[in-house]
Amino acid sequence: MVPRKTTLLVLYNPAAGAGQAREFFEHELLPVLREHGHEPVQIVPTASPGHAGEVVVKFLNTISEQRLDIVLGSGDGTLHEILDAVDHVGPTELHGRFRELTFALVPCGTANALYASLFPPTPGESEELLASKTQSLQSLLVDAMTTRPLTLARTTLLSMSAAPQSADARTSIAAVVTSTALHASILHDSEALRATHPGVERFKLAAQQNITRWYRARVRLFVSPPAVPGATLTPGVEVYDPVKDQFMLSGGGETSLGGTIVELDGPFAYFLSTTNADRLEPTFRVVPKQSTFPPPSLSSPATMDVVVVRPLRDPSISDASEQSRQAFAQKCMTVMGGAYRDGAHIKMRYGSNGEIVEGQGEGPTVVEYFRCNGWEWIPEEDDEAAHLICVDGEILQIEQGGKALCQALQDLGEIKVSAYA
Ligand SMILES: Nc1ncnc2c1ncn2[C@@H]1O[C@H](COP(=O)(O)OP(=O)(O)OP(=O)(O)O)[C@@H](O)[C@H]1O
Repeated sequence: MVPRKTTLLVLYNPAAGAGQAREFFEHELLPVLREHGHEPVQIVPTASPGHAGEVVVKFLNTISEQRLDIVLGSGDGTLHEILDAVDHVGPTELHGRFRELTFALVPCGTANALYASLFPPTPGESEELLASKTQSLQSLLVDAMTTRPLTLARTTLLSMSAAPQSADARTSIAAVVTSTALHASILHDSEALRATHPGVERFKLAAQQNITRWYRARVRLFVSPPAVPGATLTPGVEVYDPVKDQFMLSGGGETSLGGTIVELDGPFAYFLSTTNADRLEPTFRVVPKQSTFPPPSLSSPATMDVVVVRPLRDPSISDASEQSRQAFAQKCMTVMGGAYRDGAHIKMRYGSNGEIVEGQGEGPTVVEYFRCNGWEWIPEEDDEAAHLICVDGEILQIEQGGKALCQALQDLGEIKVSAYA
């Protein structure tokens, strides 16, 4: 097959991960591109936070083509900055013609969750650095038809009175993960450890600092119309049943003209949603059904997978005392350990004394695993830590009395986003 040639922009973040992107691009990646006859119209090392988004928006304003390919050397955070910047400008201002943004991802960050999800590590895989980092790029170079549409998630921070559509509501776009609770606290605290711990171990250190914390909030999971004609209809809020090994319509859901809603009361230990990604690090497969039972590529409305841990489901926990939180921390560690064992946590249940059993028994599942179109997180006013939201590594703060709304989307306005896969 003849590779399609499109306008090509190369961007890399020299500060991502262990700071090796510049050397890798200059000495290894750019020569490969040129050998294949691709001459990028611009090669930009990012100079500061936010720069990647500015470069892309400025560039889109100068081209008349409908589509752009970006070779992106970074982690998930820089991809997020670009998508967020494009979303804030909107398709009309981008000539109104621009339609398609496709990324060849080169993993130069810390976690590289999206890359690791698209190209999961397999035992015995090539140890060769160039080969392991250029799988998405190879797809651009060799057979540019293999792209995967990316589902996005837009988070809107709402004040007590504001409507979601209000022009001044703060929004942020994720291609990978939107979270609250433990995961948001980890990302918040781990940034301070970046200089001393450039690898994923800083996430483990930050997890230890926060593992006993519970977060007081209410959640509404929802699926809302309208449906796109011809798409696979998303039936309602679904919950994963480990016995049947499939998603079932959630029994607790209310159906109304506005769609279905499932309400969850706190406290929460863990609350995280992903699109596109089944893992947050190469071996931390926390949302495994994103790959073993992926949503249809055109489902309407778009869906995200949501993983929740609520301590009061544990039959041995009846209050939020220090002792209960210490005891539950061990179980949280067991859940996280299950995610590192290829996603084993989604089959864990409580025995009658609160012990965690795997793949048997009839007790409540330790993890609640949902598939839905979006969620609202409404923190209790006096719980400061419950006001943090993580959007692909960016930390947002819900204002007092406010809430966060997160919804999965097929595109940004009319701009389709995809990755070479
Ligand atoms: N020249 C620069 N100097 C300092 N920071 C930069 C520069 N360019 C970009 N950044 C910032 O670097 C941050 C980290 O980038 P990125 O998320 O891509 O890598 P990472 O955090 O190491 O990986 P991951 O998100 O996969 O864990 C981004 O928030 C971005 O704003």
